[in-house]
Amino acid sequence: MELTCKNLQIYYPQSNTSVIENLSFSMKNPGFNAAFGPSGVGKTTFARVISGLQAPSSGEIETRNIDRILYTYNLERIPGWSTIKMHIDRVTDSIREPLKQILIEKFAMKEVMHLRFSQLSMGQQNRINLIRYLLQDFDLLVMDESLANVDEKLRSEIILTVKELFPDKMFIYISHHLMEVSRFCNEILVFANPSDRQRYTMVKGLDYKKGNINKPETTIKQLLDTTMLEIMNAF
Ligand SMILES: Nc1ncnc2c1ncn2[C@@H]1O[C@H](COP(=O)(O)OP(=O)(O)OP(=O)(O)O)[C@@H](O)[C@H]1O
Repeated sequence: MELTCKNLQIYYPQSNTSVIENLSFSMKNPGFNAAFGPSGVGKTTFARVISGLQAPSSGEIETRNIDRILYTYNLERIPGWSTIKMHIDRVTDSIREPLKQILIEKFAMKEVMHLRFSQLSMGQQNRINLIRYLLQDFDLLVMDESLANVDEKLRSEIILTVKELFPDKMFIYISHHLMEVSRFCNEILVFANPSDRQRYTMVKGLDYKKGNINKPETTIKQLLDTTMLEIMNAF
């Protein structure tokens, strides 16, 4: 499984500057990867382009063993004329029923499934929206701030659960949480600030998974500090 971008350039017709310039990188293998960088640098634009929702101005995007790419973002809304349980039941293939139950449980949504979307908190809305996508067919899921408004403890639990349940899928996680991205992601594409557009750096994260956190706490802290510093220096 591989996603490769070669000399990607993206600009909006209304603007006279590029949002993305000469971006080349490759992400290999299934797992949790990330796109990280300052606000307004172009992460959403990049995510929409690799998901096929927007065409690049130039450059190439190549995939190997990735046929279906889905993009989900935190402000997405789902229809409000039925309860979220009815909606999720309706869009879920019966073969994924056990997965659905696990996701509802692990995402702490069990108690609110009888409510309508508009009656949920923002964090609950984001969680049910993510569940909806995880129940679809995909090889690569781009999660654009999908866990915004969810507390840190539950976010960690959700990320570890997704990594455990979908070991063969690739994820690109967009988040502003430096420690979270450093701790849980493998390949981290760091965008420098908007005034330095041609600078993109790939940083290796700790890639925590359930059951493989067996290093002493002091070593983990040192590794995490090093990764976070590397990302900050790449800004
Ligand atoms: N439809 C559009 N038309 C013109 N310019 C746009 C459009 N969408 C985004 N931009 C511009 O592209 C730049 C990058 O925006 P983008 O949303 O990709 O950044 P981002 O890194 O995802 O930001 P954030 O972290 O704040 O969500 C911004 O300067 C923004 O104003």
